[in-house]
Amino acid sequence: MSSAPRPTMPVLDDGLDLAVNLRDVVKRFGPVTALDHLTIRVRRGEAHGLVGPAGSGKTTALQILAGRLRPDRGSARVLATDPRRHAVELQRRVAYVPQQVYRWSHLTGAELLDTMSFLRGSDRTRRTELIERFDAATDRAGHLDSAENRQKIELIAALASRAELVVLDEPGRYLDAAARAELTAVLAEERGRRTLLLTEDPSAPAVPVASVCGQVTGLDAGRACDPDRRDAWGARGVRRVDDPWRRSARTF
Ligand SMILES: Nc1ncnc2c1ncn2[C@@H]1O[C@H](COP(=O)(O)OP(=O)(O)OP(=O)(O)O)[C@@H](O)[C@H]1O
Repeated sequence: MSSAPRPTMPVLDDGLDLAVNLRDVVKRFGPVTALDHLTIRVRRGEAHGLVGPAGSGKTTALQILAGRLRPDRGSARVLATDPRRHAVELQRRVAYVPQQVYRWSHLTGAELLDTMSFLRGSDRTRRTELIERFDAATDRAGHLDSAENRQKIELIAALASRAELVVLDEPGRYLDAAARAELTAVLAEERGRRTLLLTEDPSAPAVPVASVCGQVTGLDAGRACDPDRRDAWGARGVRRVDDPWRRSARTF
């Protein structure tokens, strides 16, 4: 008598081809509820923006996806795997650039790019092109470098990599206006080539996610909300774009 192999993990993506699947996630830090039943679904190949003010939970959501934090409730799947259980495999498949980068600060920019390329693979031509476009210096050790140049190096490592999913936490926060405009153009080129997940704080220097992403989720006190709800973020609000991808499926 033969029996079919049993799946080892529950299938949680409802048959959709999801690159990111945060489902009903709650995360508390002592008395603070950073994420309050948050659900975010990103299909493979989609560019998705997460927009909200400081403290709304953007970084916490990304840290859960990066396998660095465990949700108190709910589940997280990245490329259909558990980001904590498969953290090593996902290092190769996911390029995650946190807001502040201090990785291997004894390495020069060029050495860091080589190391990341060894781990994740990279397109050498794209790397050279991005160094030029971002006007990045590659000869300084990270600990002697500016926050801006460190962010450029990490962005180049991510965007020249062969990662299937690129996750950028407030990219552009430390960049000057020219580099931010260049990054916005590069991300627009990336759209459709692989999955992108970006965050934006509308009150800080930022890549406007609405101009790059087909889908935008608003975050307010750890809950998903309409990204166009201006009262959540004050006068500046979030720019609306007329985009069929965005109209077709909302995440809240
Ligand atoms: N390790 C931690 N310990 C205690 N509280 C935390 C921790 N990490 C985050 N928080 C709190 O959780 C809430 C969400 O923080 P989070 O950093 O995720 O927000 P954010 O939207 O990314 O804001 P920012 O852009 O300022 O980083 C905030 O109230 C924050 O103070």
